[in-house]
Amino acid sequence: MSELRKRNKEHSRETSVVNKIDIAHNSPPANRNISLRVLSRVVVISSLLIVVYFSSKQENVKTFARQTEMIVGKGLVVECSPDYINEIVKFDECYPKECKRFVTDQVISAKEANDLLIIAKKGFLLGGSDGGASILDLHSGALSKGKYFINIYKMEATKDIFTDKDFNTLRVIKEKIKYAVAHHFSVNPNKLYLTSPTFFSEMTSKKPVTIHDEYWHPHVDKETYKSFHYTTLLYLGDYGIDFKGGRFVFIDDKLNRTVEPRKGRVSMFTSGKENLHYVEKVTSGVRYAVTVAFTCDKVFELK
Ligand SMILES: O=C(O)CCC(=O)C(=O)O
Ligand SMILES: [Fe+2]
Repeated sequence: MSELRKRNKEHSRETSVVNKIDIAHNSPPANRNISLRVLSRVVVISSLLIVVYFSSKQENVKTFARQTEMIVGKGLVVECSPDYINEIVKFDECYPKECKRFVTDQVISAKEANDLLIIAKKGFLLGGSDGGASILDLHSGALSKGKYFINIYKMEATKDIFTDKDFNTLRVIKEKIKYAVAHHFSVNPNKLYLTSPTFFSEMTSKKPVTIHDEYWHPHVDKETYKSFHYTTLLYLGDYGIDFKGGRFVFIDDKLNRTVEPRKGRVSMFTSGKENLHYVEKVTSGVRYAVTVAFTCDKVFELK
């Protein structure tokens, strides 16, 4: 009897397991349809969110000057920041008609850019930062080397490395850029003075070692370099060909605008808060450029 009860009990345990399995397999089709519908909705909504996220990110960046385009002249007027206006108002005939950015591929020829590139490379061979950004200032002689700066004019071996022709090339190019700034901002070229620092830059994807290597931080030139009123950049290489990454980015309220470096391209802009910017990290190759700055204050003129 007890044997029979035990067998019955076992049988009932087995049956209950089988029943559970049956329930799972035979759940009503309506229930299964609901869970499938919920799952498919989750998949659709998440994909939509991903698409919206990425497209909104892309929409926030607009190419202002493409490397593949030959730009005769392209400008964008921006509202001058009060700081900038309050300062520049003291300087008669150097006050910009409008604050803006302007890009042109017609001021400096490819030959001139190549001549400058040879000068830059010759200079950087004497030094170079341990990190990803080096500068060479041929006015002061400052050159990045390791974690520091050296003065190339104080080194016996390197004193004569640059020829009169090199300095002449540099002078002609700076004059051309100065006249272009005067023309596009409607100011008197005789009231516009080259200022310091005016320098070659070399940027790579190397890991930064000192703060000077971190070229990708957003900044306002007027705050970084007090004497600047007009910043110009002359690019000596091509984005996407000589290097990847390294686009110049203007940060605006709703939209960032990029300038893709192109050999011989000159980008000029008023140096106040209206032109907050940064350079994207270079991801491969080497990016060469020249920063040529102008001031309205004769005290800061670079002779
Ligand atoms: O090289 C560039 O494109 C920009 C460099 C820069 O922002 C600067 O020199 O202040
Ligand atoms: Fe800058």
